[in-house]
Amino acid sequence: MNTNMPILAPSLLSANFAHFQEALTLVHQHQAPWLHFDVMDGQFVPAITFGSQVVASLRDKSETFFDVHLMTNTPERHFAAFAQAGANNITFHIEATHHAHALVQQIHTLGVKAGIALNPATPLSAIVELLPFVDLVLVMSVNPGAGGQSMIPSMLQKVKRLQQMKSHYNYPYHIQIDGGINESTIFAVKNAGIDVVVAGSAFFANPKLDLFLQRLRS
Ligand SMILES: O=C(CO)[C@H](O)[C@H](O)COP(=O)(O)O
Ligand SMILES: [Co+2]
Repeated sequence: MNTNMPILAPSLLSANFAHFQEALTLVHQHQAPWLHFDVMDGQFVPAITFGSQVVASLRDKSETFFDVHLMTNTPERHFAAFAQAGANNITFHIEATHHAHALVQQIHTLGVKAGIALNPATPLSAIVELLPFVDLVLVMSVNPGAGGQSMIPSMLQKVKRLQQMKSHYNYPYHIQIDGGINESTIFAVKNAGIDVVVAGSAFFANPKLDLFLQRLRS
């Protein structure tokens, strides 16, 4: 089990899109070390959110680690723009490419950390050969495309297996969970051995935010 306190990565997806700067202030106030950007292209998932300009606009206002989650087809088309905008990590989906190892190399060549994401229906075997090369594995605990959904509890088995492989082989990746993490689910998530917790609605639209943060950090 990972006994360290997980890194909190609030997702801008649940912030007020007319007031991103206020969202960033809240992230700083609550000392969240990462900010998660959900980029949707209207193809890989139905919704469209924002592009690299939003990352660039916030970059000079924050030293926070900027974590970009690309939910796009042909993710490699976007790497250079997000790297230039100041992303610290770029994660793409294994379901969006046949060339994941090459794409990880492309991201690293840009001087940015590289993550691989997998949808709930995608088995860990789809990424097992990539594990020595990535900086982050994003386990989707909801189907991608929207905030405010309920966590699929069986996804915690993937987290546990990733944690076992990480310990056994001494792999360097962070294990990140994304979707439906709140004050009710956080204990089970921590017990599974998580490194990074994405929280959208539980951070930006939650009357029990203090309880969530207390449980996350206890
Ligand atoms: O990638 C995502 C959706 O595709 C979001 O990061 C995620 O859903 C966060 O929202 P919430 O914490 O409200 O579930
Ligand atoms: Co996300």
